[in-house]
Amino acid sequence: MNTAHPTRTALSVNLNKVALVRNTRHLGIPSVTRAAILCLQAGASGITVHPRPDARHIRDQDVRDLAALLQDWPGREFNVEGNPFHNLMDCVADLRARNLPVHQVTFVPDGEGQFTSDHGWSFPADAARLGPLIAQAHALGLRVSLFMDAEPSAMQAAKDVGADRVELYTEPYAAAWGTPGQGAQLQRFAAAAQAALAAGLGVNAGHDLNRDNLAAFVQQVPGVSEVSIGHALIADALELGYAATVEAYIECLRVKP
Ligand SMILES: CC(=O)[C@@H](O)[C@H](O)COP(=O)(O)O
Ligand SMILES: NCC(=O)COP(=O)(O)O
Repeated sequence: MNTAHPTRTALSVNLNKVALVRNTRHLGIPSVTRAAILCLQAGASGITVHPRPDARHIRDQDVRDLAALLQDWPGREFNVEGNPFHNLMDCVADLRARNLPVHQVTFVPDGEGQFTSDHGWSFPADAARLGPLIAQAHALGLRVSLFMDAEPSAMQAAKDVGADRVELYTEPYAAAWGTPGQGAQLQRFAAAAQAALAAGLGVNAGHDLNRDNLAAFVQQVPGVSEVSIGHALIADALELGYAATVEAYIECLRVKP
């Protein structure tokens, strides 16, 4: 692995799409835990999953298996995403009851059966109902990140409701990458990240990040602690293999002088 320049942003590999392929047969391949091991061996900082209520990809047993696996990888993080009003809280409470590790929950306001995540929480509308669930996650010892649109004015409200971090929903940036609108999107995300940092929040980012758009994002958006990347990374891994793919994404995250 190239260690010439450090990374300031952790890479968490989202394994949803490995499970999606696995679930089309009853053979257990491709293996989600094997994918996790190969990504962690290649230097990934953590693993992300988003067990949806319809179990189309990640299932509860995958979450338990991955948590058990991460016990053998100290310093690597397990991030579980989902809607806390659906299945997420029972899922992570079950892990903690089994004394299995989970480091971060990312609350995402998806509907049941939603095609993919496409928006963040709304403030003040969601504040009152989120507060008790954030407190519940904290009582389980979990860091709480809220999936948010890149709206600077919403960041203080996310802090006020008790969040530790926000995950900026990056699809609008990814859609604008390589178009005349790219610069404006980067400015918008940089402003949102600055507002989050000023409010005392950590900043994560994710959705449709890829090997083309990732480097510019982390170079121009300040203070990004973690990116979670799944769809494009797993697509790349089909061509390059997990190890070369993870190393390529880490290269995008390296701090260039
Ligand atoms: C929250 C987010 O942007 C992604 O994690 C999303 O969860 C991906 O989910 P799918 O893999 O089901 O599209
Ligand atoms: N939180 C975003 C994530 O985990 C992966 O999103 P994507 O790369 O699959 O779009």
